[in-house]
Amino acid sequence: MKTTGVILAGGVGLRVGAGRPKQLIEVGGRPLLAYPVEAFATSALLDRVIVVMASGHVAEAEKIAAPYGGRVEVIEGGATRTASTLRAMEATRNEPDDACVLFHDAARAFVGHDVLERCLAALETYESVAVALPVTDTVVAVADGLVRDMPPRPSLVRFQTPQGFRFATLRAAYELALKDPEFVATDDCGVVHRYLPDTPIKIVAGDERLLKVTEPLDLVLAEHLAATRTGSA
Ligand SMILES: Nc1ccn([C@@H]2O[C@H](COP(=O)(O)OP(=O)(O)OP(=O)(O)O)[C@@H](O)[C@H]2O)c(=O)n1
Ligand SMILES: C[C@](O)(CO)[C@H](O)COP(=O)(O)O
Repeated sequence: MKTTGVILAGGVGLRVGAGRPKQLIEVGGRPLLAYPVEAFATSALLDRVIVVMASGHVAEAEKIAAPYGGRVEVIEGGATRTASTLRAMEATRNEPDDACVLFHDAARAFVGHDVLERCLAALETYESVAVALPVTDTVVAVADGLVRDMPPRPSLVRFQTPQGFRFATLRAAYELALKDPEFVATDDCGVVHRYLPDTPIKIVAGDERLLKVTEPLDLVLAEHLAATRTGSA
């Protein structure tokens, strides 16, 4: 099963507010981006690795990828996460429909080989896979400052990444999405779920270490995760 791993690093990190993309902030003595690049580049399960880097910072990503001797391709990202996904899909347009792709947020820097294995095992059977953890808060839908819906907590999970797909499914979902003038998405499984609702999306176990560095406080946790990590495996 040929597999491409895509690290989405096209964001600018407005909420962290470091004045440069958060994936370039030094954590544990290395740029945050170096951690997922190492994990993907050293995974025997991935045939191809692509980093989709924030515009204006491709050279910095290439420097981070350099130790892996051409195994990691760096391309420029788009204005939104979805636009960056589409850039990766364009770069992989010649990959066969039955090949697989894993999309991973660079902001979830401490990705291990174990979660890549779980995703790819699920893709042996399913067309789409999401990594998720249970919610611990009570989550409600609100509108106009009022509670509108309270889904039972045991029915809820929170998505992390990677999210994985057979290319055929991802391409079919995006083809429909791009014809929809109201199309917006915060992740790629959401695109499959919305436009190919009959496609099962398999859930596999996430990991608290897959924290998405989003707010300044997350950098404190990221330092701890960098100091206590046991490698990519
Ligand atoms: N145009 C974009 C925006 C986001 N991402 C990536 O998608 C992941 C999730 O995005 P997020 O954590 O929201 O990052 P930012 O968009 O950088 O954050 P902010 O909204 O605070 O600016 C990140 O790894 C980010 O680099 C991307 O590839 N291209
Ligand atoms: C893909 C994702 O990480 C799943 O939780 C999330 O949707 C990314 O959202 P963001 O707004 O780009 O941070």
